[in-house]
Amino acid sequence: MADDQHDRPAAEASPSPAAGGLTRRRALLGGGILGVAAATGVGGYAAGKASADDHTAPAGIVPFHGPHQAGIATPAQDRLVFGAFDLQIETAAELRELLREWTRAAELMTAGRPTGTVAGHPEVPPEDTGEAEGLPAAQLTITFGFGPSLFELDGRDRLGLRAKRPRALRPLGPLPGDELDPARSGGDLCVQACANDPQVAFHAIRNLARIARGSAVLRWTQLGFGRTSSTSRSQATPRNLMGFKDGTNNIRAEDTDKMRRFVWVGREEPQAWFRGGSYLVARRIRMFIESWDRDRLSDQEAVIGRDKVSGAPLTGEREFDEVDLDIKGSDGLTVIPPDAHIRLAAPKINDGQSILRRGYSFTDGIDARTGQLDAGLFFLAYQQDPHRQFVAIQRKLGVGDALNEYIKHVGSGLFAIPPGIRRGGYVGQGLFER
Ligand SMILES: C=CC1=C(C)c2cc3[nH]c(cc4nc(cc5[nH]c(cc1n2)c(C)c5CCC(=O)O)C(CCC(=O)O)=C4C)c(C)c3C=C
Ligand SMILES: [Fe+2]
Repeated sequence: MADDQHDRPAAEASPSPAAGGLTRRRALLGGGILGVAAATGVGGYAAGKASADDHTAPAGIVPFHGPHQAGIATPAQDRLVFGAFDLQIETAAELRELLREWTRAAELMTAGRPTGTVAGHPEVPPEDTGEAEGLPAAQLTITFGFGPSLFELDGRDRLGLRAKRPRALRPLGPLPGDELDPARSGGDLCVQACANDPQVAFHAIRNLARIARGSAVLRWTQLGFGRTSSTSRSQATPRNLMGFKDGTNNIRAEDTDKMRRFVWVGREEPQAWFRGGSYLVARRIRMFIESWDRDRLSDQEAVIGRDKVSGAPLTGEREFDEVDLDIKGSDGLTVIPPDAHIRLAAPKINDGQSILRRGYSFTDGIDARTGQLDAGLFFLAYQQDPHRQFVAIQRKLGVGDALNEYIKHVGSGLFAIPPGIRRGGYVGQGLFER
């Protein structure tokens, strides 16, 4: 599977039309989605070149088609709207119809276009809800996923698709420290909409939910602001709500060897239709910000294992200095404490395993019980096998991480992210082919 198509440094955040994005109206004038694609070279990999390196792509548009879905290796945008859906249908044919409709709508929206007429017939509701009219594509990516319950629900082969279930799409199971709210967990389908304009990301989920009416209903949603990871070398490391640089030691899309070993599903997957896909683990992690803010600086740094301002490991001077887990101080103890977050999450003590982190900060008002901020990290991680990777790391963190005093995992989802979509095809198409 070629890795080059979506490993692409789309220009970093250009959130406003003034910054050079193509507006929906201008895209429309440009002759529609096919016209835009033909004129610019944006389009499916089957049709030719469309990649990060394709500088003919209009500013603000991330190509939708490719060997992998966009929104994984794409440089992380600044805003997220995530939706998990429950199905209301009973046959695979109905699911296929929904996925076809969603794909068509996603092709349009990621090209900066509405899903249909905004001002159509006065006697019927508009086809597109309209709030993204005049806004640029804003690097919108729409990434679709399938939950374990799509393939099997309460032991039932609900849609006749059980035999097509990806190998590692088994529930994560209880993990140490979990306090999961079922209302913020699970889902038969998921859609991750990322963009550099929150209204564009919201418009995407809203219109997909509208299109799904009668077939699927939103189970839970999550808004995210301020990416908490870099996924490309073109990006500076952002800070999370604890004030620490987050994403320093993340996998970068440009590291195609690590993407192949840790992110993309390959030949180890018996379900040929799923090769080129990935697995997404989503966790809503509440931060007890008020307690954190009362902790002294040296303790905060010991909890993470890094310097708060520079992001350097406690064993180094600069952000990207190597983390040395063995160096001891004059007291004979390791400089990076035994319970520091970066020690317990390090590949070195996790069988060499890595994950691609792509999370966002969130804040959802006040916790009515305590009067404290309901804020934290909406952790998103892509990987080749969630049990070998996320679960193994989280087992260590859940038991021993010093950070546990300040966080709580309150929501969880696991989704198989199908491979990319060909022009003229639809997401998950291989699921329905023999
Ligand atoms: C199971 C995986 C992980 C969870 C859950 C997780 C939660 C979490 N992390 C931070 C803040 C930081 N994490 C950092 C590094 C880091 N975290 C994980 C995994 C999980 N984090 C990994 C694999 C790594 C990299 C370890 C390494 O190889 O060095 C850092 C340091 C900067 C960086 O490298 O990104 C910070 C800061 C929070 C606040 C949090 C839950 C709320
Ligand atoms: Fe972390």
